[in-house]
Amino acid sequence: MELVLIRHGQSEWNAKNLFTGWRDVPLSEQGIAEAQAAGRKLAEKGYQFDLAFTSVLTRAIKTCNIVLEESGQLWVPQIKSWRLNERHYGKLQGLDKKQTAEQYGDEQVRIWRRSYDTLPPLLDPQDEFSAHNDRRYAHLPADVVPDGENLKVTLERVLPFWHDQIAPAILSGKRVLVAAHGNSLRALAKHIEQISDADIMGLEIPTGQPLVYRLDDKLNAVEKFYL
Ligand SMILES: O=C(O)[C@@H](CO)OP(=O)(O)O
Repeated sequence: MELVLIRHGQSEWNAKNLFTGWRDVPLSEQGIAEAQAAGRKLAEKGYQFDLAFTSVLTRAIKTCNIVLEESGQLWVPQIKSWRLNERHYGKLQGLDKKQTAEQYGDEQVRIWRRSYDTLPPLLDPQDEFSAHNDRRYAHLPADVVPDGENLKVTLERVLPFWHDQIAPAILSGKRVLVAAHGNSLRALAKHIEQISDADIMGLEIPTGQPLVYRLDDKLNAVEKFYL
């Protein structure tokens, strides 16, 4: 069985080197081009999908739409879930990564960005950009809506979606595309590849490049490659 993951194309805040998290920012022109090229490449290689999953953030949804459109499959059903959102970066959201490193040190920023269980500074739930004040999460219990996440917490909210939605679709024979975010995909990769808490720190997922997993019947990765 195969599974195709793709991190959204470059966003405008990726281009400006800003922490993004749950802030809903658009794709940059480069990001749109990356998504278009990815869709064309998937079409050239004959990849067909029966179901697509994405987050509730514009950059991933647009990437999913563009990839499907460029491969002549915009009709494919899509399921959107907050559980595939990027890791919530708390108070760091909107801050310049370089300036943050100058203020707190490179090591602290490296830990905030890539450690498994260190939380970023938490966002005030009263903040205008808090997810508590965003209609798309209004259906969630207040204690489920994050004010900041690390990869461990991100994995804990991604995995139920994997077990309840994505894995059953794959096991039923559906060809699945997941268009999501750097850290929600790192969380999925950690699970699929059984990567250790220590080793996950070293995993990076580039924007806009289709990542293909060949899975065994237990949905463990037996092969992975970028198209
Ligand atoms: O800012 C973010 O939301 C993420 C992904 O763009 O950045 P990082 O790669 O530092 O986790």
